Amino acid sequence: MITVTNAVKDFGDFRALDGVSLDVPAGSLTALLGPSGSGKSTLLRAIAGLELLDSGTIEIEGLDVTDVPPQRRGIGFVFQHYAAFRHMTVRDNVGFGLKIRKESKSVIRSRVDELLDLVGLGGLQDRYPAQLSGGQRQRMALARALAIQPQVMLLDEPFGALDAKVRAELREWLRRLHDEVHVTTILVTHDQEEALDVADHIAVLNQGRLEQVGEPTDLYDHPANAFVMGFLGSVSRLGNALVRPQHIHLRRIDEGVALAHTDWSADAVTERAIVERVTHLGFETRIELASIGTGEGFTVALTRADANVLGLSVGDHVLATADRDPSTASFDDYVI
Ligand SMILES: Nc1ncnc2c1ncn2[C@@H]1O[C@H](COP(=O)(O)OP(=O)(O)OP(=O)(O)O)[C@@H](O)[C@H]1O
Repeated sequence: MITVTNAVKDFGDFRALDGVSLDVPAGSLTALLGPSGSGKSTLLRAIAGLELLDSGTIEIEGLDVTDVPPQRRGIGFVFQHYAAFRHMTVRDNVGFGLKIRKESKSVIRSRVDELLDLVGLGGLQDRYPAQLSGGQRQRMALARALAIQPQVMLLDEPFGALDAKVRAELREWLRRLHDEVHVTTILVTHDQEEALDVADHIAVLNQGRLEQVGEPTDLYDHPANAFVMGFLGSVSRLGNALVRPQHIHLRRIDEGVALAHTDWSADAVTERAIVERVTHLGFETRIELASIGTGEGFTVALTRADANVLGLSVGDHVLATADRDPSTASFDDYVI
């Protein structure tokens, strides 16, 4: 367990961390998610000891490490651009931390072989970093960080510099690796899809403050506020509410029918709207609409089958309705 309590960090007169308190469960893979500049890296670096807090405390496994230097915190750190020793083989790079700790040659050799198999680089021991792909280099970085058997792994956008396909592969690989080694891991990312894909806990940061922390489905289904809702998944503004595009139902209406433009009751929000665009995206159909009352645009996501039944085309008039879900206690927070 990592416990951060009331962490404050100022850079000059800019407050990068503004009283962050966070528990990271032992053995979890927790993502720190937030927009650029929200303080994710600062928080990670503070946990690593690379940044000293102005106030607040950090505990790792019950031990107050606030004033403990980085090398004595039992931490493995992987950055976006891994600084490999270019003149050393993969074997020597991965074994470096063990050599510093004066482990015997045979221990280093067997541990490095084991780790390289674990990260899928078995057989590449004698290559040099320049002879690896970007994805392989990041996996080598993970192996090197794991070599010292850290209590905690801190990953700062470890796949950020790689292309989308390799990124997606490495995410899946990281998930599986974590299932095997169970080291408490914190991953910094600004990519909500990456966080939802990989993490079992997500902490959402915004302007140096923690907005919400919880399991991915919890955050998605019960976001604490409009920021979290908008950051984790798509959002449409329907009338006076923010709702998921797939939670809006459409009913075709006759253009001439006399109906109120809107109905924002306690149970549901209804807007009369006109279809502006229909896009088929695989199994999903996205309908872009404009409210007749306010002119404001919003998007609805339908399954292809439902869209076919409705058979909507540009210019059609519809009633768009979303339930105010009573189980979502904080729904009123979304009302603008
Ligand atoms: N050493 C520093 N000196 C001055 N300001 C800093 C320093 N380090 C970070 N900051 C500022 O603190 C804020 C938070 O930075 P941080 O790197 O933690 O954000 P982030 O959420 O990780 O963003 P990104 O996703 O862009 O890396 C930013 O506005 C940044 O400019």
